[in-house]
Amino acid sequence: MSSEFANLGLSKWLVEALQAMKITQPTAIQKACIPQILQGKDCIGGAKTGSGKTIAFGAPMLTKWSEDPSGMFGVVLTPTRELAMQIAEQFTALGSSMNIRVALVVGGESIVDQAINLQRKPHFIVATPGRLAHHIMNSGEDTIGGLKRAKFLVLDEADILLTDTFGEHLATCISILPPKEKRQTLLFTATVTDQVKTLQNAPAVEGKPPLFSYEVESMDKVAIPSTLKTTYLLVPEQVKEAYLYQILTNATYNESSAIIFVNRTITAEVLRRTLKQLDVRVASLHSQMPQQERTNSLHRFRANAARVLIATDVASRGLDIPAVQLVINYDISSNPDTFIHRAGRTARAGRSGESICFVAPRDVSRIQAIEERINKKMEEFKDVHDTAVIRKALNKVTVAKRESLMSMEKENFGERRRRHEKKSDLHKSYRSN
Ligand SMILES: Nc1ncnc2c1ncn2[C@@H]1O[C@H](COP(=O)(O)OP(=O)(O)OP(=O)(O)O)[C@@H](O)[C@H]1O
Repeated sequence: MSSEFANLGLSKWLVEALQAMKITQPTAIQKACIPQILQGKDCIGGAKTGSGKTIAFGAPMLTKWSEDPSGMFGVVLTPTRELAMQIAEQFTALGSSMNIRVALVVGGESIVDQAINLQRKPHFIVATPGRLAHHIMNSGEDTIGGLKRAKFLVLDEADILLTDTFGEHLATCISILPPKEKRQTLLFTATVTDQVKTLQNAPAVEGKPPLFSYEVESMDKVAIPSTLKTTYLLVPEQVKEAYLYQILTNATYNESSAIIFVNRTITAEVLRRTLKQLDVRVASLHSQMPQQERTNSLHRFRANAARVLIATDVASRGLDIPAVQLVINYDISSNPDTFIHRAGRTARAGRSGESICFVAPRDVSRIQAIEERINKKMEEFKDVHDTAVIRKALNKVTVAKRESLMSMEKENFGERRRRHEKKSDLHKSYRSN
């Protein structure tokens, strides 16, 4: 077979499955990592958002699994439920001709159903650490025994999984797996941190090939895709909603599929309701929504039934929705790496995309930190109307926002929020997995 993927050592059935998905030319990270993982090496893979990291770790694992497709083979851990669902779907689609069994183990879904699925001896488990740890702590050998024979552990979005937020649960998950000498460990992320690199310094294991570490560095050392346009817009705090509405409905963007990132669930809820009142087809995704609503929202957005998704950082990592053309950082995160992941929801797999940062006076230092991190200056966003148009938008938006706040008050949203408010939204959203 002359396919480039076959030349990297992937099985014929998998090359065909990739071909059916129009994936024929390996990306740089795939070219680099697939042969090394097939050789039995642990691997750290760093490459920009949307550059095909999932296949870089998934394809060699599936190839090795298909040589003896019986029993538990690999565990993939990810920080968010929706990303776990996406990866489980990808594995299921790629392995369908081989009757692959993939168990999805995430928070917010039925523990009993998951236990039943685990008892059916899946070949792969795709999980968020909190829920997998729960099963490990509370289930018997028939449910979790297979994990002791896993040949692979993948930490997708490894940098965030290696933070304290996940520490305890991650340790529980790893404790049941074979020791690192007897399994392959694969760490992938768009933002390789020092914590991720510590694996490189681990002492070599006798009889095991040395770890392979690969970071795709482009010529210009810019940490975001070259097809991503990054701009900022100075916006006074009190009129952010009006600017958002104006941009989403102006001639350039009124048909664009957009994700709006905010730092807090309350902001997500206010914006969703306000934009809905203003007839924007909008959905939201944050940690205080029941899982069924989270899943439905994402389905609506993927299917373009909603054109705009208002999200907290539960949506900043890994989600692959090719149609997204615009990402707006309505709030700026204090961590510059978060910008890289948020903006990376657009401009994926060589497509073009745009990111706009709303900058209130207090955000200026955060923008400077982002520019330093991505090694690129942002341009000022120009496509915004004059004061008269904004003032007109402001009137409409103020009325819609007032009604939204009133309905939230009636539904007691504030009370529910206060109960959760002790931790930051990012922390909460991940921990709730
Ligand atoms: N070799 C390829 N050729 C064409 N498309 C590809 C190839 N490899 C992957 N893709 C597609 O590119 C998109 C992005 O891939 P993927 O989600 O794995 O990115 P990623 O690097 O994990 O991004 P992130 O850092 O945001 O998680 C997916 O839609 C995937 O199907």
